Amino acid sequence: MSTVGNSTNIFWQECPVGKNERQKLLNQKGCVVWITGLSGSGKSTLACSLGRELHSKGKLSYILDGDNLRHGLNKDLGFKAEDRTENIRRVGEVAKLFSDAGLICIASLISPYRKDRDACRAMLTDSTFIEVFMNMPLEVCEKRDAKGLYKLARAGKIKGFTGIDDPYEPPLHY
Ligand SMILES: Nc1ncnc2c1ncn2[C@@H]1O[C@H](COP(=O)(O)OS(=O)(=O)O)[C@@H](OP(=O)(O)O)[C@H]1O
Ligand SMILES: Nc1ncnc2c1ncn2[C@@H]1O[C@H](COP(=O)(O)OP(=O)(O)O)[C@@H](O)[C@H]1O
Repeated sequence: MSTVGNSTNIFWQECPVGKNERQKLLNQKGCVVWITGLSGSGKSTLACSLGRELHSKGKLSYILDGDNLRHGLNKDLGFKAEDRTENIRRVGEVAKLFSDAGLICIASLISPYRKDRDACRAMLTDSTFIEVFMNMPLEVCEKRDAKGLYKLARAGKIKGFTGIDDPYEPPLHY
């Protein structure tokens, strides 16, 4: 019996079919590919290409895209630091479940804080966590401005936009 967060008197339920059996069934290893970078750096484009490539090779993958998840699971969250941290924590937990299911989980989120990405890596002890940094200069992302958000941020119409008036912490080693 244990206490986890606000959950008291809880038990871990073991299930008869485990990760190894699922991986054998799928003939692949579950893992998480975590793509981080500024808005417009190409995260979604890379996630989609990778997903398509894996699919064509008969590998089951699933994309967790920040923008998309904010339409459902994370629609209660905004962009202040605590909300971004909670966003990344939740997606890390979902990615962990997908990885445990045997899937190649591709997460593409700005995930601007190093400590939040590190917390996800630490969460995924028994699976592979591959961090991919889209090392694209702000000027390039801003020039692309596919969604027109940089223009709005520069005009002060969006506050706390990553790279403009909100931080992005690149990985320390890349
Ligand atoms: N203030 C602010 N800062 C950054 N991005 C913003 C903001 N407001 C809205 N958007 C849009 O939200 C998308 C990023 O969502 P994420 O969940 O990936 O962000 S985070 O990881 O919690 O920082 C991001 O999508 P991408 O352009 O695909 O990165 C934007 O479309
Ligand atoms: N390697 C690339 N070279 C040139 N343009 C790219 C590249 N990757 C993505 N783009 C373009 O940049 C814009 C932003 O890409 P996107 O994948 O939506 O970024 P993000 O998900 O990081 O916001 C899109 O218009 C996309 O077509």
